[in-house]
Amino acid sequence: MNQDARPLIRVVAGVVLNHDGDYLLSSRPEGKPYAGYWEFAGGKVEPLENEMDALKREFAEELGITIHRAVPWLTKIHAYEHAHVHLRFFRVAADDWSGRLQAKEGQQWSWQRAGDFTVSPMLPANDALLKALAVPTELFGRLNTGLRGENRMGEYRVVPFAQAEPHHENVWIDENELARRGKLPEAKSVWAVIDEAAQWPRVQDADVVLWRVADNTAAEAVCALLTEGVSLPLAVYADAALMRRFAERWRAAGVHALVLNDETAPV
Ligand SMILES: Nc1nc2c([nH]c(=O)n2[C@H]2C[C@H](O)[C@@H](COP(=O)(O)OP(=O)(O)OP(=O)(O)O)O2)c(=O)[nH]1
Repeated sequence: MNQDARPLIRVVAGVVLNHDGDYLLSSRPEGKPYAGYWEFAGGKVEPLENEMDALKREFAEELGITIHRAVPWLTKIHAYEHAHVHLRFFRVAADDWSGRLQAKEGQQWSWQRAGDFTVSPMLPANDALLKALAVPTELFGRLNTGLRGENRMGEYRVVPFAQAEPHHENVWIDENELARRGKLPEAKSVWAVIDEAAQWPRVQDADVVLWRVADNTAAEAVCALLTEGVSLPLAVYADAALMRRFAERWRAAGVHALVLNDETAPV
């Protein structure tokens, strides 16, 4: 439970990609708390300002670039010594910004590869986010034999925990099984699999949550949860028909990854 009684300060930050699939990080300028720490560019939302306008303003002020479109991603609450912040991160695709990067506040900036960040120190609230960025945004396969995708480091596989061998880095486990075990399996990243919103609060220490969506009702429930804001990456596992119907809405609402269940695809 969050015990911090200080008012929450609304902050927006942009996770901007380039055409090589790298992420833009910048250092905090002198004079601010945590000066020299690395972060995603952004800042406080002003009174009466909406989040998108705040994001556009901050990027223009700090880096001289124009954000045309951004989709919501993760939301975090973090208690710093200097402030209690409500952070909302947006993802900005390579085609959705323009301009020439300039360090307008004397800060540094750097394009970084997810899974292999070389700048430090990072703002403490961002650790889990950086890990989440190494999770591909598109995967496919079958849960019982494993899922496949790709990130900037190469192939990314998720295998059932029950069949995992020591070299498997990413495993998935059903939420019911997780509850029976009482603790997360040892792995570089653990995907907890759920079927309904009621399970969401029970998987908050997983690295990724994979929602197995079987019908329109569950698909709508995913949209509703995303609209509330999620603090860890949510992936959706669905067949081609559901993907066709809902992929755009899930993306616009802030889904991290779409996982195509290709079980019914012709072999
Ligand atoms: N911009 C940004 N802020 C972050 C990130 N992660 C994180 O914990 N924060 C925190 C640090 C700060 O407490 C707060 C952002 O406030 P800020 O001081 O940078 O905001 P600002 O640019 O509007 O500053 P100012 O005009 O008030 O000086 O959010 C991140 O990735 N990006």
